[in-house]
Amino acid sequence: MSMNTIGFLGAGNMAGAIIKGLIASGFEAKSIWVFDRNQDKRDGWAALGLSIAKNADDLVIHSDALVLSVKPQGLKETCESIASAVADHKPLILSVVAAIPAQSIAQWLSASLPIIRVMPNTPSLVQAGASGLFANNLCLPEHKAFAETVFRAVGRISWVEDEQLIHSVTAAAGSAPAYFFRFAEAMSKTALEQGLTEQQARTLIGQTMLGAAKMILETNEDIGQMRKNVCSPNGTTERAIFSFNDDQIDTVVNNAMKACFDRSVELTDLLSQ
Ligand SMILES: NC(=O)C1=CN([C@@H]2O[C@H](COP(=O)(O)OP(=O)(O)OC[C@H]3O[C@@H](n4cnc5c(N)ncnc54)[C@H](OP(=O)(O)O)[C@@H]3O)[C@@H](O)[C@H]2O)C=CC1
Ligand SMILES: O=C(O)[C@@H]1CCC=N1
Repeated sequence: MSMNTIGFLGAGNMAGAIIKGLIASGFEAKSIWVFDRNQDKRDGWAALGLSIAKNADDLVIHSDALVLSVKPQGLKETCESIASAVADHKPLILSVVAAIPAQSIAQWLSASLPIIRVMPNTPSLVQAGASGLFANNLCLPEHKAFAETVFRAVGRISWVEDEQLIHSVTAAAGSAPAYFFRFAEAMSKTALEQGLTEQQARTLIGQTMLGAAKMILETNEDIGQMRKNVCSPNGTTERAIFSFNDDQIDTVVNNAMKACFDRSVELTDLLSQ
């Protein structure tokens, strides 16, 4: 099995982040194929040197691995439209689509195929993505190895054995950049009120998030202990942490992640038939 080309069916926000991350990590642009139904997006990718398919079937024909990257609501129709090309060409199917089980994808493609579900996130753009992966039972080690090559090139990965855990990955990683952006938006607003400029706030808050994230990933220190290390007794940080606790931060975060998880389950129920 040779894996030389990867194709993206639907090239919007998520596929775009992966594609740009892959190019930055040294993937040859010409080996990345794209088909998006919007001409402006196709033109944009062509300008970056990618290979542009004439249509979805043409993309399947040129892809050793095919990434399904359309919205969940459009996946059934999209899969049915390429079923015959997939049956002929048999690419490895990688789906980044939220909520849709591998079994539904196989059914809509009318084929028993190796399928790998991936729940990536947009920091893939800067090769700092976090992707959870699940392989169906037809995947061979080389299929998993290929998926690892692609998603390791744009960040860190974690396999899950139980497909249901993709809902949890969505709540913890796929959707989670937005939580941190929301937090940064709130911090920036206050930083401006406290006298910093927008640029100062962006630099200081962004670098602080990056630094805290690097400490989580690169040291073995307990996260709670790292928090405590910033808090001098009766100092400034302690007051901020007391304020978060008074405002029930655990409940706020728990509610948000549960809402995310529950919507993922709901989308599965709504869209997987
Ligand atoms: N955005 C994110 O952070 C993440 C997204 N995902 C998943 O990635 C998938 C894509 O999301 P996202 O990139 O945000 O969505 P976008 O809408 O940005 O991108 C999807 C693109 O696919 C196009 N498209 C739809 N149907 C077809 C088709 N049949 N043939 C060709 N092109 C088509 C869309 O066109 P049009 O606009 O005309 O519909 C659009 O340009 C979703 O399933 C989502 O669950 C997963 C993890 C994170
Ligand atoms: O919001 C969504 O539904 C997608 C899935 C994960 C991130 N974005």
